Amino acid sequence: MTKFNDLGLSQSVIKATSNMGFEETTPIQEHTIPLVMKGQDIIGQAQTGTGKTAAFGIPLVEKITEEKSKQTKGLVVTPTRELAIQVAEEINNLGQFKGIRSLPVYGGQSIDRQIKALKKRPQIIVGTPGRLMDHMRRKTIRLEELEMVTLDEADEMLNMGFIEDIETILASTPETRQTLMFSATMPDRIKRLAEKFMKSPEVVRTKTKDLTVPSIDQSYIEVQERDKFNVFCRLVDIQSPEKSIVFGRTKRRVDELSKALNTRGYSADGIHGDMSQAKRDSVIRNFRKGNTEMLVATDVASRGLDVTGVTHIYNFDIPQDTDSYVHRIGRTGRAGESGEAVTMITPREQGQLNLIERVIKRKIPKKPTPTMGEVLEGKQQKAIQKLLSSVNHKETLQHQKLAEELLTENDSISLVAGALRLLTEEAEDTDVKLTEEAPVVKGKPKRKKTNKNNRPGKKFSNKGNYSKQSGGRGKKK
Ligand SMILES: Nc1ncnc2c1ncn2[C@@H]1O[C@H](COP(=O)(O)OP(=O)(O)OP(=O)(O)O)[C@@H](O)[C@H]1O
Ligand SMILES: [Mg+2]
Repeated sequence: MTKFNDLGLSQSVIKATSNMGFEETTPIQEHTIPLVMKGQDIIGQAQTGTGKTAAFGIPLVEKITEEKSKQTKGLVVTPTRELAIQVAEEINNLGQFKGIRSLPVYGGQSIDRQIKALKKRPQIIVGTPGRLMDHMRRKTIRLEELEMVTLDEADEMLNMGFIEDIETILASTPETRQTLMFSATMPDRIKRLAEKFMKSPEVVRTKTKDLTVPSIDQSYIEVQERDKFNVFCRLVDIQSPEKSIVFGRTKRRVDELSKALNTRGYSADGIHGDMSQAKRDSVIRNFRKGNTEMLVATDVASRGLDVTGVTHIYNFDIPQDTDSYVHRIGRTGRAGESGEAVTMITPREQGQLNLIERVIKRKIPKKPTPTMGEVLEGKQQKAIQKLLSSVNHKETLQHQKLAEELLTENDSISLVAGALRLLTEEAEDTDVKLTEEAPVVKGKPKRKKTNKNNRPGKKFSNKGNYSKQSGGRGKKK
């Protein structure tokens, strides 16, 4: 068990970590922080929700000293806007007792506002590639004095076709800079980028064969495309998740699905890249606060997003990209918590499921299609909870006299059964229509769209064994 105290960090950073509720380091933090402090370039791979942000955030804020802090010293690049906001916030928390400020810059937000904020010279900038490029062209971001660059979700930025932007950004920073890359998935393709831009990077990754977090209970349901929505509603009625994320394949799917869920009385909000940033921000805010129970999302929400208390992940549509499965389900089971992930597949998508199983080296068990009988049971359990919590309510005393009178004329079983019936919500059957999505058939090459403008908070039980290995050929460009 390693404490932050054992890593030779300053008191202000240690105070920040304890303020954030961190008691001990996670494995990726324990292994990478000392290396980064020494100046080593790192490719860090660790499961979702295991604290990779602080693994690069802590040494980043630690290395910025007061006299150096007049210029931008640290840059973090993220694939999505929501992630830029979240990472900037975590870095601000980590740097709170050192007076370190990090600024998120991302598309969809007023550039003038960002320019103003940039004039105040934040020591750390967290941005999405497109907007960073924009500021570089306007010379509103200067990277000459940069000391550390981190590519969070590095592989996703390659998937999204941001490679040229990333290369341009890295090429405009001093060669003396330290370069870090982090993700839960590191395909071999990342090596080319590493060879070009990193100095003998050390690869730090979990030895455990699990790509996915063991505390996430995974399963799948086979269903015909036209029955998906009704089967999904039954599943939700049975599981009654507190906070869940429902992933859909396309923006249209997300729009139709969130509308359909609201029609059936669920509290759902959609997020995808064609929505205004103001709307995206408010949807995420409401979901974080718990005002909305379900976030219906495209893969724009699959990477890095850390929302406390997400109990269930539903893949309404199976992901096209196998790594996307790892990241999507990783939105639950974070920081040592448990979670559940259910994927719906149509019969023709069995091959894609098998492919995912091969990638994650784990069998995903099949769940029987939920029945109406189970739905009733689920709703009854909810009704019983409601009734029992009401029994202990002080205002219930006011009703006791009436209850005694009722019991002289009726038998207690009939009365309680009647109360339960009233509390058991009826299954809604309002007809809804969803446009069918084509199945994901294994072997069909799929490319993600590269429309850059579209894309955009304990204790750990999750101890993996870590291995280090030297990688890259140390070529500089
Ligand atoms: N040492 C720690 N102790 C307890 N909680 C921690 C610790 N480090 C990080 N956390 C918390 O764990 C959660 C997950 O961390 P983080 O978002 O950095 O995970 P990640 O590894 O980047 O996951 P992903 O692959 O999904 O991006 C966050 O809420 C973070 O504040
Ligand atoms: Mg992360």
